Amino acid sequence: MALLTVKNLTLAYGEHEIIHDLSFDLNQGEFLIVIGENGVGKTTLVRALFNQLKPRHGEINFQSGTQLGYVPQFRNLARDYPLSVRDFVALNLPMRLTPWLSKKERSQVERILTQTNLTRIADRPLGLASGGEKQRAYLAQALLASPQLLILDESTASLDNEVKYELLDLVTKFQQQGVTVMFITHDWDLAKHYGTRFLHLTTKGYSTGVIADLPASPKGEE
Ligand SMILES: Nc1ncnc2c1ncn2[C@@H]1O[C@H](COP(=O)(O)OP(=O)(O)OP(=O)(O)O)[C@@H](O)[C@H]1O
Repeated sequence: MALLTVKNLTLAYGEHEIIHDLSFDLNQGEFLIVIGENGVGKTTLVRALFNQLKPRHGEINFQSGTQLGYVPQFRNLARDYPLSVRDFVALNLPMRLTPWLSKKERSQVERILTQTNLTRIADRPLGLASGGEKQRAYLAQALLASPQLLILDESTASLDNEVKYELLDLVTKFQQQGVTVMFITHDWDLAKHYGTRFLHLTTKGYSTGVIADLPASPKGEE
């Protein structure tokens, strides 16, 4: 069943058309890789999904009630960021009624910290955490609101190779529990390892299919 349907979508900034006549479905439980070189419009597509950019033509439709989770790159966070890992994650608790946490909210936060292997460093300022830990904190924060669709926007871009795989192994666990994943990347290796389907954006157009049919990297990378 399609969680997201994109139909004949054209996105543009003024006269500059970035995405032209794009159509694809994202089904529940899939791990969709959105891949393409710098500047092909990956971020522009994400902007449109979050309703920050109006389509020039076409439609974006989510199954009703779909909650989106967003995981940005950790490097957008400064070293002097003072909140603890726990407090940072808790910022995304849905529908807070009071400034303090209820018992239920506290246990929700602890559960997600455990699931993302952050319990040990939960009291540490997030600004001082390692890249991988910061990235897991972003993941935990997004997951706290129980999203149906998790969008990872170049979330592995500044991580060491081993840590990239750790992060995506963790994401796969949540996917196996029913969360649909959209992973924006230009890492062909990771794409082949984790994706179920792909959406390949190029300056000339796009292609989509099962991950085994992902075209080779234009740079010849494996
Ligand atoms: N607000 C804007 N106004 C005009 N042009 C823009 C704007 N934002 C992005 N662009 C242009 O749109 C094109 C697509 O940009 P976008 O950021 O979506 O690409 P991307 O695939 O996400 O690239 P990267 O992998 O480098 O993040 C680029 O040529 C960019 O310069």
